[in-house]
Amino acid sequence: MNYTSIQDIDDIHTWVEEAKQLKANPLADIALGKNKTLGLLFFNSSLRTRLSTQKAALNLGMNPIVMNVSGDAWGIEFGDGTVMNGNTAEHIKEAAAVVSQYCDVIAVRAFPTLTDKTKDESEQVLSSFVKFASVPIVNMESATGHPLQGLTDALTISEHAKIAKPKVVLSWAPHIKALPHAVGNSFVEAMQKMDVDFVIANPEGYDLNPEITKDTPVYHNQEEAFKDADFVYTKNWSSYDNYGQVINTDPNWMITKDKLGAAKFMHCLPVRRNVVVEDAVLDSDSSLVIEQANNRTYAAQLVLKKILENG
Ligand SMILES: NCCC[C@H](NC(=O)CCC(=O)O)C(=O)O
Ligand SMILES: NC(=O)OP(=O)(O)O
Repeated sequence: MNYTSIQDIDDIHTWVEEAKQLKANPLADIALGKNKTLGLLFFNSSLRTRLSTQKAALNLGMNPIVMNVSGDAWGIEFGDGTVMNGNTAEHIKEAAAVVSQYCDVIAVRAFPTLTDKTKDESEQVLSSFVKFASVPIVNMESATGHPLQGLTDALTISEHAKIAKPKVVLSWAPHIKALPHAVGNSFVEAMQKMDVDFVIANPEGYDLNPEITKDTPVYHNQEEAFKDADFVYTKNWSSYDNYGQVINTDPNWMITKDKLGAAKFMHCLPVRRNVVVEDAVLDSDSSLVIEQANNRTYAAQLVLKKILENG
């Protein structure tokens, strides 16, 4: 099996319960991954994914090997039939086949261009690994999704929910740079599978892909969306309609203690303090961000465990 999207989760409630069991007893399956190698390939920066996915592999007795593809490896060509007389030195056909001989599972991080919507939505890098590798592929954040993060967030909400059907808000917040939609998309897909009252808040012009948000309510008024919220999950993303553009940096969308009220604050990290969210939130008991990052290990461990068990 591959794990490339939240849609690869058959029953999220079962997966969340299984992740809780791994968290309670992380070394229970230490024999499962003996002599199995996990290759982690990074086309982009990472702190949490890089470390928590290795930690997950180690908890299963696997051997992780890591490569920063951008910079350290030869430039990889993804185009079919390309005359390779430019900057790329080897083709994904060879690269994926070669890495498959060294690894039993390959995990890949490859962000979007944010300039070419068609290319980003084709998931060129991730889908090329799926096509040309001969071992299972795990998505460590691709152009359009971050399913290890989405599973983590479902686990964290399940752990901290005080009522049967909590209200969860995904709120856009300002940022100086153009950021991907991947985290937002996977959070939306995860919440649509959970038993939660889920709404999205973002400024006009920042609606996510309607094929992903489907019938989830979208508010352009943050205050209205935050009413009676139990969890506020915050993330910046660039415009989807005006693809990859920053059309609004309105500081009034920053998350403050006042706006949050009694709700818990969530963010995938890294987060820019006092741009996305004020210090008073991150430094308070309302913030779940450190526990979220901890849960990345158990989400990754569950995915790797299922791959080891199912091939
Ligand atoms: N993996 C978690 C988020 C990664 C990325 N954030 C960033 O690029 C933040 C960069 C900055 O703040 O300069 C994103 O939004 O998808
Ligand atoms: N949340 C997350 O994926 O963090 P990194 O980008 O540091 O891996």
